[in-house]
Amino acid sequence: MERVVLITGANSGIGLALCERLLTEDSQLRLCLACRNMQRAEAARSALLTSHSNAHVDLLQLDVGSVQSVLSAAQEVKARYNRIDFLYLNAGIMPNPQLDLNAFFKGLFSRNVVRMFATAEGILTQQDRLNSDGLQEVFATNLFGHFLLIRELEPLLSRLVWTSSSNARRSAFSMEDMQHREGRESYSSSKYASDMLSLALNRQKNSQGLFSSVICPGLVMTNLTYGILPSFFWTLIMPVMWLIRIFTNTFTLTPHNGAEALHWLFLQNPESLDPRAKYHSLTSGLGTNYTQPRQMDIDEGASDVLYSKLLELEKEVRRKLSEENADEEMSAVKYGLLTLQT
Ligand SMILES: NC(=O)C1=CN([C@@H]2O[C@H](COP(=O)(O)OP(=O)(O)OC[C@H]3O[C@@H](n4cnc5c(N)ncnc54)[C@H](OP(=O)(O)O)[C@@H]3O)[C@@H](O)[C@H]2O)C=CC1
Ligand SMILES: CC(C)=CCC[C@@H](C)[C@H]1CC[C@H]2C3=C(CC[C@]12C)[C@@]1(C)CCC(=O)[C@@H](C)[C@@H]1CC3
Repeated sequence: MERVVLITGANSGIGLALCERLLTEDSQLRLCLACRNMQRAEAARSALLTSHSNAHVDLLQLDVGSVQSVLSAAQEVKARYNRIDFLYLNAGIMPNPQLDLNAFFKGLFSRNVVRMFATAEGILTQQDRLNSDGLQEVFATNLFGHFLLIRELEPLLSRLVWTSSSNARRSAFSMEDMQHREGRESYSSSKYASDMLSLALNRQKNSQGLFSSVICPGLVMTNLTYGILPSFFWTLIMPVMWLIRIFTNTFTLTPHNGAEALHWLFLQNPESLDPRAKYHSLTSGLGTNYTQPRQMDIDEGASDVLYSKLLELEKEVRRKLSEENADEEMSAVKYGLLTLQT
């Protein structure tokens, strides 16, 4: 039977590389590229069809950062497919990243230098903002939109794979401020939250046949990293990065390498996976790719609390949306009556 794989943020970087790799693995797959920008989605589809001319590649308009868009896209998915074999929750943003050069140079000469290059701990901050749903943009995009999508599609789903990050850090996340309104590490917080949510989903849903995993692609040259430093600078320091790769295998560097763990998980039996592990894409100094599980720093109790808080927020968001829709209908009726009278 034809398998259906839906990938969010599939038009560039790691998501697009994953599409290439999956089509090479199984040319009979039906891929659904869920993207916010249909022009970019079309371009990605054309690129995939150039290398895999008989591939089945569908497009779906989805802005994971918008509640309305997620709900409409979910309706469309339910109308199109009976089931989704794999849902890759890959779309992600890191807006206005700022590199603390002082901390970076200090880190270079500290015992933590390898850790700094692998996780960017202590050297990277972001500036977040509210979106039109009144949610913090990074939380809404990297976590909540995906949560809502899962909730909508649950009966169709069996495997979930989150593109998380080794930048996810417990100390960046606060249960009292899960959207990270206060701090300047919204990316780290949202990725830690996705690790927790994955564990919670496994705890709640494994018995119903739904399995969730998280991966870290390593440091990869994509639009996301070009937002931190310009692409010409990365190209300039590429030899240094190959050198660093000898000491930290987390410098996977290309989207193809970064997609290693995403591809590897596609080939695994879900029962054999560890729900507390993050699966890392790694590349050795000689350029060999492999996947390695590493234990996550997560409490089961806390992950359940996050799950309940997300359910509460979902209720609130849905209520707000239906009130807005009712208001709009009411003004449409009033406007209709007025135009009838005049
Ligand atoms: N690059 C790296 O070093 C690392 C990346 N990651 C994670 O990998 C994932 C993929 O990022 P990467 O490939 O690097 O970067 P890219 O910027 O190339 O890819 C991100 C993708 O997400 C899409 N996207 C962003 N916001 C939305 C939205 N609101 N709705 C729908 N799609 C959206 C982008 O679409 P558009 O083109 O329209 O912007 C794009 O297709 C992210 O989750 C990122 O956090 C994790 C660790 C390291
Ligand atoms: C390589 C040299 C000489 C300089 C680059 C310094 C930093 C820009 C770089 C070091 C560690 C990197 C890193 C990320 C971004 C760029 C760095 C801070 C990430 C935060 C990118 C997104 C992720 O999700 C993480 C896994 C990356 C961790 C390492």
